[in-house]
Amino acid sequence: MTLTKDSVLAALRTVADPQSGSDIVTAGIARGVTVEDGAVRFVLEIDPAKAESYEPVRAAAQAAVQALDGVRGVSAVLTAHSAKAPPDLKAQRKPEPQGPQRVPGVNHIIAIASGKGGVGKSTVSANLACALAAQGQRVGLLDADVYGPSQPRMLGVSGRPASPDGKTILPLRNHGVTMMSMGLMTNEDQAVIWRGPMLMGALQQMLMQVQWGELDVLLVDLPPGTGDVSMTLAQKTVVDGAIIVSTPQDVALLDARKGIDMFNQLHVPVLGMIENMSTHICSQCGHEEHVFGHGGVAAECRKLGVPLMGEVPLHIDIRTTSDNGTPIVVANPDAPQAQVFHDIARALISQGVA
Ligand SMILES: Nc1ncnc2c1ncn2[C@@H]1O[C@H](COP(=O)(O)OP(=O)(O)OP(=O)(O)O)[C@@H](O)[C@H]1O
Repeated sequence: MTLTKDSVLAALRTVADPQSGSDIVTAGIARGVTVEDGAVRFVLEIDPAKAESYEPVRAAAQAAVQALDGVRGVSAVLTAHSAKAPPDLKAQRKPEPQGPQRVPGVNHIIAIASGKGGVGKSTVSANLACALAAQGQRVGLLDADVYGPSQPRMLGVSGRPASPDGKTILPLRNHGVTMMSMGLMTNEDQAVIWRGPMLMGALQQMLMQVQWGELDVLLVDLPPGTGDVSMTLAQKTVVDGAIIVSTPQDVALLDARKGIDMFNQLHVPVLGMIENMSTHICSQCGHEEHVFGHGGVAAECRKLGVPLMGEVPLHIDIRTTSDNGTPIVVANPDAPQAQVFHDIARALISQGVA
């Protein structure tokens, strides 16, 4: 039979451990067996106080191995076992940060959400960002809507963000607002199918790797609904408050309610709701009309116990200015349609959340 570690272990199993009554391999005393060109080495790990009584065991173990075919020499040594557990030599993973983290340099994060698409969440975000900047705040705007990124167009910025060091991303800037859009990381007109984990990774990258600089507030324009992006934002990042944008129709309000529920569950304070497309003001005669109804959001706010932050009229100037890359708050700051955004910005600053 050729000499192997197994044949040595088999020989060692014929030697009894006087302490436990089992053999010295099973008792965990015989350790560190090596076999090299007929030279066998092993140790018997024992309590140093019992060294004397184990000497015959060591001699028996040595003889048992010596008797094997092919053995040229045996080194059997008694060593003191350690009371401490052996060190864990497995590479230690850095502990994952627990709970939501703050974005370095960013004092506040406000999520802007809507239950339903197309209610004007991006228009509200862009105007609010510009209004906060006009009132002296250092403002960032993260467009987290990968499927329909609209902030580059609304803030009139184009081009792809640069990454001079290959690690961090330089954001774009216009109207006093530092802006980054997840949509800018994909090719324009390219259909994107993002899986949940990709979205979460991209959002974290946008928050942590974009050089936002020192900001008083970062607004996050979320995709509509209560999907992965909203959940990830609230779970991974400290969000100081959420604003829900809704039109006054029942169907939009139904979805807005789901958004509020989600933020409540995620322990993000709901700062309030904004009614968009509240009243239509005719640009010709100034006549007011309630195209989508009026007061639905105010009633909902009362029901849910959240503040109504403002009612933004449906006005063609709000659309054309955003489409042209200069939101109404910048294009015509004194227009009545711009006032509501200034009022909301002022309220956010005085509440200490922006
Ligand atoms: N108060 C308003 N008055 C006039 N037009 C508006 C108003 N609010 C939004 N719009 C227009 O409605 C359209 C949809 O608005 P916006 O893109 O802001 O919605 P959204 O909720 O962000 O949509 P999405 O779900 O696609 O992200 C845009 O063309 C915008 O200019």
